[in-house]
Amino acid sequence: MASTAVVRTRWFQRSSAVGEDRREPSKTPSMIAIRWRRKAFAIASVQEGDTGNGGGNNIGPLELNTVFDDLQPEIAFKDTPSLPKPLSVSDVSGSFNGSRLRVAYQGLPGAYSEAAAAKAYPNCEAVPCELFEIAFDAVERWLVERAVLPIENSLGGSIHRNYDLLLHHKLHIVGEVKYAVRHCLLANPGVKREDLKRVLSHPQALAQCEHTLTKLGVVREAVDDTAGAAKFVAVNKLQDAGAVASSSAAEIYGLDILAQDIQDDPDNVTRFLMLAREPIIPGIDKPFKTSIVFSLEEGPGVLFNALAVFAMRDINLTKACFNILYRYTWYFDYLFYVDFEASMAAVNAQNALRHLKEFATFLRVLGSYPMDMSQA
Ligand SMILES: O=C(O)C(=O)C[C@]1(C(=O)O)C=C[C@@H](O)C=C1
Repeated sequence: MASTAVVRTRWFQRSSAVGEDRREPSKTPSMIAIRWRRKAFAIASVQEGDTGNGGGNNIGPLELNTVFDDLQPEIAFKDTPSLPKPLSVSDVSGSFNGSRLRVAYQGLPGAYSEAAAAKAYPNCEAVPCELFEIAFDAVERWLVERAVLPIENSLGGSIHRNYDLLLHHKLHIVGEVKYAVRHCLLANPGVKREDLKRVLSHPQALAQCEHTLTKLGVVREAVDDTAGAAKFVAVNKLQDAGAVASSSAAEIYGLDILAQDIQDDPDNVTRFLMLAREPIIPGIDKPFKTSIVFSLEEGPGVLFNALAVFAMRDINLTKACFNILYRYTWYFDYLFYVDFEASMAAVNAQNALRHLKEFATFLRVLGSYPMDMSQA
């Protein structure tokens, strides 16, 4: 019993540590800069008091505006006089009115992440962001209450880049939602399938439509999100290019739907995580899932031993994947991400983590949250 209490304390200690770090929106937010690194994936988190004035590494945010808005900003979209503009780093001084839950997502209106946010929080105000980093930052700065993050897809597998984001930020997973992703082939009115030489979309979406696109014989062009692809095709009135995106993106940007359900698998599902500043208090009244990340010493059987802490307590794993942490001399160090079917309020889960902690070189609980048992 004593050891159980220790683990429980650790779990809540971590929660309160985050609570202490809670930041009110900065009084001089326009002075704050985020150091973005395009290639290296390490995100330098904004430090208290970091004014970011003239830092040598400060290359500014990645701007989708340079791709989309600078080209032909004058186009008017059907029935959408005032689409929300994605948050950019310069928007951090803004605050939102109203009492609806504000949920940040990466992409433009019509992106699947927006639909996932609406499924998870039906009356929320979905806030588009240019980048995932901005969505995370918006939560950390109290501009929004939640962020949604696509984490895995039934066709494409784990979205490793987003696992890294979970590690580099202090947000907690507070829920999950499965969303059935049904892709459409979109083009400007009058453009036919045989006119298409290239198709733009998010890389995940392009990969999910591999067979259809191969049959079409088009060149694939990757952009940041599916709705952004649709907007780009519409804004530039492209006659030789289409987009893979949702039917709502077709509606918003005034494109025709040339084909529906073009994903390789009709049951194409993406799982999204809901993220918040504070963890939720884990319960045992309904099925919970817990997500953790850990690293291990080099050596034979270490991963076997790590997974055995769950097996010996009859705890089911729903997911296990790994990312490379960094290269150390001639071998790589790995971060293991595991989801297991138990709440952190359950004694067997606490014991399993206490056991894992005995030999893990690093262990963090990313969240303990209700499982999405619904049909996608
Ligand atoms: O581009 C979008 O519309 C997104 O919401 C992103 C995203 C992803 O990252 O996987 C979400 C769901 C689909 O799997 C395709 C793309």
